[in-house]
Amino acid sequence: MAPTIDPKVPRHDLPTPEPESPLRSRKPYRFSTLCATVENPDQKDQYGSSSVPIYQSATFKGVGNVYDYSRSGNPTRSHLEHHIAKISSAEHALTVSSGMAALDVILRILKPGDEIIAGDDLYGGTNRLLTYIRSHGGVVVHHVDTTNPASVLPFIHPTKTAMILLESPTNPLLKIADIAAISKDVKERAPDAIVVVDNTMMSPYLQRPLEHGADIVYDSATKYLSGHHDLMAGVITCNRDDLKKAMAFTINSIGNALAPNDCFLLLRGTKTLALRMDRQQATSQLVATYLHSLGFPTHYPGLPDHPGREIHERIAAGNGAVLSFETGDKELSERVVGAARLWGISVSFGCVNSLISMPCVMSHASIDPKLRAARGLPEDLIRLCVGIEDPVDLIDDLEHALIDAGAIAFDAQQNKYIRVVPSTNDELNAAVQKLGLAEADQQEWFVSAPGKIILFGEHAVVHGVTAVAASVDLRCYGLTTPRNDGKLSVHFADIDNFYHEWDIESLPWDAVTPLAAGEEHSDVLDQVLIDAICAGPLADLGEDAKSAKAAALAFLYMYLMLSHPRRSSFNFTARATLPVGAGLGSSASFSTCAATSLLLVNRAIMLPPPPQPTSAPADSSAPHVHVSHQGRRFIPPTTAEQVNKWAFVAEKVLHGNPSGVDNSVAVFGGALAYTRAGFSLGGKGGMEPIQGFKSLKFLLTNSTVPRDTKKLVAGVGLLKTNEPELVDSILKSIQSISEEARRALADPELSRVELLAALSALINENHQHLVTLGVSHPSLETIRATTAAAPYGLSTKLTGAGGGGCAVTLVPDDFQDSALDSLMAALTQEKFVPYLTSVGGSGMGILSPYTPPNLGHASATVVPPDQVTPPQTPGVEPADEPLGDLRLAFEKQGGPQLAQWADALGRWLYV
Ligand SMILES: Nc1ncnc2c1ncn2[C@@H]1O[C@H](COP(=O)(O)OP(=O)(O)OP(=O)(O)O)[C@@H](O)[C@H]1O
Ligand SMILES: C[C@@](O)(CCO)CC(=O)[O-]
Repeated sequence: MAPTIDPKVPRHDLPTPEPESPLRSRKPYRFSTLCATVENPDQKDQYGSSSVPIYQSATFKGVGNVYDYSRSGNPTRSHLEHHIAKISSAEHALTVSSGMAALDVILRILKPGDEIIAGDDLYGGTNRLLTYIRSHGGVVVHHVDTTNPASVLPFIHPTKTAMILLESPTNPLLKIADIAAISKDVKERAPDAIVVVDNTMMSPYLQRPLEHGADIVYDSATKYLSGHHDLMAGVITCNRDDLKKAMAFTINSIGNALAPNDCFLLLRGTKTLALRMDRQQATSQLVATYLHSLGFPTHYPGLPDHPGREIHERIAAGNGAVLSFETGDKELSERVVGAARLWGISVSFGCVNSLISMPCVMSHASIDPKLRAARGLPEDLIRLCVGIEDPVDLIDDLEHALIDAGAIAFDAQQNKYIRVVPSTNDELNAAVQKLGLAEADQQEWFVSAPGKIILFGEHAVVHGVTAVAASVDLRCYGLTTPRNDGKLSVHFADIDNFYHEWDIESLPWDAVTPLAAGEEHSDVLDQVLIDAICAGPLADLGEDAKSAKAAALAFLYMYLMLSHPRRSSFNFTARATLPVGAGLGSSASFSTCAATSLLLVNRAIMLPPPPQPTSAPADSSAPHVHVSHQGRRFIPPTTAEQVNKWAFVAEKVLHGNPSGVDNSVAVFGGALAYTRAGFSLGGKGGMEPIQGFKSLKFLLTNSTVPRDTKKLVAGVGLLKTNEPELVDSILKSIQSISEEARRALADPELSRVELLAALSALINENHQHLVTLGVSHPSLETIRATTAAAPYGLSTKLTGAGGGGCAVTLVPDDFQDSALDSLMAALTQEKFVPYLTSVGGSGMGILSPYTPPNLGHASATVVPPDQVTPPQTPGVEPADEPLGDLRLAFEKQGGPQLAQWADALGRWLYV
């Protein structure tokens, strides 16, 4: 049964430009040479043009009567069709407007009552068209497992079977059909039946089914033949004149032939087919081997255990550049797809750029889910379509996506990344699944984020100036507790103990434009959604609840965007040790807590699993992740970035026009120089950590004068519009101040005394600029005067948005404790609230759902999933109320003890 044909050598007997030699006969050109040499000896160009001209003409004046109307024939298309026939070893080629148009033309050969036997793992579009002709054309369609030729036999009827439709390898499971064996079986049992092969996955370079008994072959030329995703086209090849005539008649009748411009582009694309394919499939082999070695079920004919590999090797000359793999969990796969950067999320394949997709959600979504399940198409399947990028970059990007999604994790013992299997009973993985995947909305998540001081650059940072900022030791905390009553509630303990709940179904879901997998929130807020929230769930909140309403709007906005379509039912409680609305970034720390909680509940982020403990606690050579698990920096930067993006979205809802500095500090912690992207003054946008800031001592004084950042920022914006020269010169000066401060902080030559003196001078200077911008307040000037007066002589500036709120005073190292006490007393006397703070601490934190590792006892690393939140709440009586223990205890906490209480709950994992 095995054909004697060598798949690597195309057979063709069409005229080709093979040079004649009187001295010795030449071998036929090989494939890539055929691709590159577009020449039809029967259709020589009158000027000898190197590239086939585009005959952009609908009509022809009948010269030679070859062409009259481009629907029926066009010289550019003739060149293309000759070329396609040549590289496909075919007598005839026809080109139409898409791959589906090609199938449509082929299916029109059928008559009502005819029967088709088709594969059961077909492209969704093929399936859709077959369903259509079944219901509208009276054609009977049998879907069978074509990977087993024997399963085709019972369906072959000597007269009724009119067509067999095969794909090999199939898309997306890469199943192999023995085209040669099935063609032979069909010809023996139903001689009139036509064997049709969709060859798109292979292209004529790797597989030429006409050589194996097929009657008609079609390709979506949108894929490999053109190679650049810049056109749609379909090609049909065959050897039989009668079939060609019938299909040419259809094309002429319905008018779906390929347009001249697209013919030109396709012709150009085919020249590099072999070159592209060689690179793409070499990289595919590397990617498939990488995934396979991690333990993911991977589908690629180049893998040693791929079913049907020998058949494929016999029929085809390569394995192509599409592969797929399973993670074991649909949401996990969605996160992998969403986390990829270089791999573009897109349907289709065959392009020079690499693509990633989930067939069940994208290309095969048109197949009924039950049918998908019946046909064994895993919902978690990820398809990779490999392009020509550098394989190292592609694998690196994929690895990052797998790590970010939690599909692989570093194993300290093996010193390598290993797959996290969501569905095994392994104790560790079961806990991870419970926490991060399966029931994330059924557990409590406790999170926190710090406030900040801006030492230099507030307001100016909105307009592109670099700000110097650091986290403070005051934080906002957020707790989600599951509800099972279809309701969503928020409790803002710091804002008049505000509590509100909504029926989830009553929320304005219709106004939500869901983000596609991996799509990021746009730079601008969705005003339709904001209006719908204000007119719906928040309509009954008046001006007196302005602050809570703003926070609820930010929360609901993210909930609706992130919970579509999960619609989890839970309560979110927020409370802070930070003064709300005092310029210390309370809104950003609230936004960060809300964003983190919502991402966790919606499984859009998950914690990496805890690594296996190494043998000794003092193992200084333990890798980073292991050390992280000992307490602190455990949350990967990519997860932090994701949180930061959503915290910025919430800040936009609360603020109008935030620069992003506050949420960046709330998420990343430490001290940093932050420049807003897309604005010019601070050079290119981004953030850089600043060393040396942490050692500084600051006094924060809350004027207790309420103010609204949104209004203050808008006020500066207005001033900039009205007095651009004044504001621009202030912005330039503040930029120099920030730069000077960074230089001073990084200068090893500068003595401590000199550094503090330099910073003090810059503080005064920056404050004066803020006065000119109109954002100071008499209370702030009083605080400045009090701290500057003898005997203190300290430098103070407003921090944050100003207009009241807080002032920050730099306290030199040698400043006497007694002087500090008396200064604080003096400020308190004036009804201000002074507070000594340390800066540069941790950013966003999540209370670890893992038990502290009992090193040396691997089995003790994971708590039973039902104990992931602390079993005992220090200092709080066990609750009788229906609220969870933790929520009750949290809501009872007040003021300064909150931080201590939260710390004592367990291990916090930080960015
Ligand atoms: N703990 C909290 N609970 C609920 N909402 C909060 C909380 N903290 C802040 N917010 C929201 O943020 C708003 C305060 O934001 P605003 O930007 O005016 O102050 P800030 O962030 O402290 O100041 P700055 O932006 O100058 O640092 C509040 O009105 C409320 O809507
Ligand atoms: C006033 C401002 O510069 C800081 C608020 O803390 C606003 C911002 O940067 O978003």
